[in-house]
Amino acid sequence: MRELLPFVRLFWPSRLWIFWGAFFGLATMVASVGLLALSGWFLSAAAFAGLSVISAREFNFFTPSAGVRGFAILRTGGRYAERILSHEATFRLLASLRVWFYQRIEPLAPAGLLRHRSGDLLSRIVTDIDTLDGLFLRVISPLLIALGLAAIAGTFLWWLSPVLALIFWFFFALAGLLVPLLVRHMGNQIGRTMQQCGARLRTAAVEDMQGMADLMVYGADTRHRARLLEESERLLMQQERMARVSGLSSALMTLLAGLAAVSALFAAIPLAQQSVFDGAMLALITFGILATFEAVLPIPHAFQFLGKTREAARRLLEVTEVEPAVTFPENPCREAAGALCLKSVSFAYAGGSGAEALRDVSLSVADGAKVAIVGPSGSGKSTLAHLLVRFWDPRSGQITLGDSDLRQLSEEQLRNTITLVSQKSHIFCATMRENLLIAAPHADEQQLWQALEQAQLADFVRGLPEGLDTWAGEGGARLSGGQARRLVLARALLKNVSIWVLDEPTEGLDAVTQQQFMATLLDSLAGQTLILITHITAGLEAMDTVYFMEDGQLICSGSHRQLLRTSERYRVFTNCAGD
Ligand SMILES: Nc1ncnc2c1ncn2[C@@H]1O[C@H](COP(=O)(O)OP(=O)(O)OP(=O)(O)O)[C@@H](O)[C@H]1O
Repeated sequence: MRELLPFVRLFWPSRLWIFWGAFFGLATMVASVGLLALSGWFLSAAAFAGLSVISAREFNFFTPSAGVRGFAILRTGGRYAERILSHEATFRLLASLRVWFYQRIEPLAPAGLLRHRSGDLLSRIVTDIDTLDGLFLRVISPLLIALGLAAIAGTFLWWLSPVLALIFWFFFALAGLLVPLLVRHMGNQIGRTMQQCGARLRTAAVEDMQGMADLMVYGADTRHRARLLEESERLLMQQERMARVSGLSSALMTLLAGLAAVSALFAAIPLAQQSVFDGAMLALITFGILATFEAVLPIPHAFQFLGKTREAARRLLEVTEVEPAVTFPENPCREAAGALCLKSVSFAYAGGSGAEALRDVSLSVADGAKVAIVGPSGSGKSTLAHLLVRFWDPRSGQITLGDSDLRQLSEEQLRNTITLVSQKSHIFCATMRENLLIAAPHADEQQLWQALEQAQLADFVRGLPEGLDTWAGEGGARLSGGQARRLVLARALLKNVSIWVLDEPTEGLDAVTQQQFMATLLDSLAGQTLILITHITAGLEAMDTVYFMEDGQLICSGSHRQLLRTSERYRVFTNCAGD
């Protein structure tokens, strides 16, 4: 149960809603029991009174019938209030759970989330949280209501006769504790497996939907459909097993309610015969006890699914308890300007092959300089870019900005100083305008168009039927690779930073557009620092320094012309790259 503790703490801010929800739930149950018990008593007492003409005349029909109506009204009103309050509590919990989860996973991105598939994360944030929010509605609230009712009904029966109260408590405890523990034992593993099967099914379904086009091209869609069906059948099998446990639990609850009523009746008959109370009270006791069992009915169901709830909690904690790959200082340094330097930086990805993606890399980029980092695929260029924006921190060595270690900057300082347009920058399923406004929510029309001009995308957007309000599609599906790249660049250009790290910005552009693009880019970023990561040689002449990397190491540096003269490896590389 330890896995549920962190979530119980989240319930605290909604405690009043929970309390009042449970209070009205209890009031509804008391009214329900009162209604049935009083009706039973009323019918029996009226029947007894009808046997004698004198008693029939004296019998007070009005007070009990008013009581029956009163209980009926109280039950309806109580149920309404209970539903409103408990649903409000549940929705508040749901919202706080989602916000809590999101706040925990945000600092993990991107490093800490790489090992999770997107469908799996989606499943955790939606289904696991939904499962957990039932903890209050299905477990805590019914337990509180059942305890309250056991105290109220038991005290009333004790007043009639202690033996009746003891019988009631005995069967009520069996139904409220023993059956839940039994079905919890039976349903624990099934619930866990159900949650895992459901998560696997959702993850596979999301992945197959995302890769549907490729699956069809390679004729793998039938195989994948069969895999989905298999997962679905596994889930159905668990659901069927759980349904059997539910059936058993319902049967046991009905049996215990019946046994409680019959036992209490047998104990009450001699008391009625001894005139401890009148005969009509037999109906009140029997119907009343039967009605109280309505309060314990949801408990076995909740305990049966406790395994599922615990598995949901475990799956959420599995993500949130991961330490972020980077943390930001509480007392950041004030200065965030100057030259950007890498001093003997080495780095290896956790969970990767173990080989270092960067080995002992040292370089310096002066304030306002334009440098290029060039090298073959897999040489570590993007890794270097990721370290500059602190997606990861170096394993050894140091990165400094002016006199400060990058690790001394607050997240806000860092994001307002250095920006990265990576190869994997995301285009949101929204309009062009909304995609641009992500970087600068208050940018006006003119600024948006200026950024598009700089990214060489303005003509294209102007030609679209809805201009800036054209839908970009899922992941930019309505754009070509080059257009998508320029859109993310235009977005970055809206952010007023001093250091730009652009990872392959000209990828996907034709040679002429590449040249134009580089010219406009250098123009737009005049006076700002640019670190251009590329394996395309267009525009390298305009760079102050070119760093050439291979296999995670810095091989040589200098101007493009110098390197062409002095480095055979650089020459071979640029020739192969199309120079
Ligand atoms: N998240 C990761 N986990 C493990 N290894 C990784 C990860 N990202 C990159 N690598 C590895 O690190 C090495 C350097 O990759 P990197 O992406 O930095 O190369 P690159 O020079 O940018 O290549 P490209 O030009 O193809 O983008 C590669 O061997 C790659 O397999």
